[in-house]
Amino acid sequence: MPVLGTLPVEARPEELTAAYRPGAFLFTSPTGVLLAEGERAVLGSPVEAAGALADGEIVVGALPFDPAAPSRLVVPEHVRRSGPLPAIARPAPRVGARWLAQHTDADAYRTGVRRALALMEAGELSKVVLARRLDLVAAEPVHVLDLVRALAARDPRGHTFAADLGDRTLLGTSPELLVRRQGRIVSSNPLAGSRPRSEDAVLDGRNATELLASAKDRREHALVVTAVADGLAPYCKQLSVPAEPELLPTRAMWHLSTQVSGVLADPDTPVLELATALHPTPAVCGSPTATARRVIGELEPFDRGFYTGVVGWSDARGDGEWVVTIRCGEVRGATLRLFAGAGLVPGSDPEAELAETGAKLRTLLGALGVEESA
Ligand SMILES: C=C(O[C@H]1C=CC=C(C(=O)O)[C@@H]1O)C(=O)O
Repeated sequence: MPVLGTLPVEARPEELTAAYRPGAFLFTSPTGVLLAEGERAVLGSPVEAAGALADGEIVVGALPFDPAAPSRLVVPEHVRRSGPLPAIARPAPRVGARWLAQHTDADAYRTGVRRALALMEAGELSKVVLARRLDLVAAEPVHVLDLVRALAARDPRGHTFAADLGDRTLLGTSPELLVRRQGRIVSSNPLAGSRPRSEDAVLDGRNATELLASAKDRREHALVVTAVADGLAPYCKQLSVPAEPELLPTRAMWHLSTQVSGVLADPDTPVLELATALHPTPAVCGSPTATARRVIGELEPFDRGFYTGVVGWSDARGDGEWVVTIRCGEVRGATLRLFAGAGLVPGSDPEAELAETGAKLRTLLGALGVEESA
């Protein structure tokens, strides 16, 4: 009956990250690195997970975008933890794949954005997040460990994750904390509103300033903050929601960010219950949620699966961390399928939104040393 909070800090963070092997579960965050190995049970839903947690188990894994679809949650055999990775980016290992092909859906994406904007003009919804895919094919199986280590080294303040999905590995570095629970304290870090980073310091600074001043991005952001605050309020006796967003940099992007924190009214509310109450926020779906979900189903020519779901861990006390499954991809043998989306509100421009998804794809493409061609 392991209780995560009481486990000693056992290893150096870099060692733990390097000890990951496909099939295991890795999760890095500002609170530490968690490596879970072996499968004592595979659970298909948060309800099943709640049963295992009530029996004193730890649960790790991923929930899909569609809350009605099967989850991939695991009760591991062993869990090791360490402190957090150093906050400074380190040289990343080279992912030595020879890439043969890239398949982009850029044209279909432009069309989808135009149709979504028309629906918004007709007053059907105020925000929808539309996503696209990029498939890469390598000459040999993708080296998952090198890719995970490169992601963690390049973005040490992000949440790098790798989760086994049975026939493939879900991996990425999410900047967006859906919810963390540490005792009575809950935290969430809704993000929405984005600009690309640039190696040119002047352009980089200009992008950040422009983002902070953008009324369109602030509207897009506010919808997510309101949804998170409304979702947490019934569970909290105190809730702090800053009135103004701040800037959050990742290796590839600038985001508008709000740090929400609260104190639980009932200290027994488990983190997974909070995560399922919040998911999906308008950072990945839209507003109103049900209409946005329907529009996504109609306009996106693929099933999101675990992309824009939730990935993380919970312990038996109810503590844990769950992040939004973005800046991610799925590796299956020699193929790598990447996902990226952008929040659309009235006034969004199809070319700018396409460019934004391209910039978001660079979280993984940068770690691979690959340029996106469209
Ligand atoms: C849906 C994604 O990002 C979301 C999170 C932060 C900023 C976003 C934006 O500005 O559009 C998106 O809502 C993605 O990376 O695929």
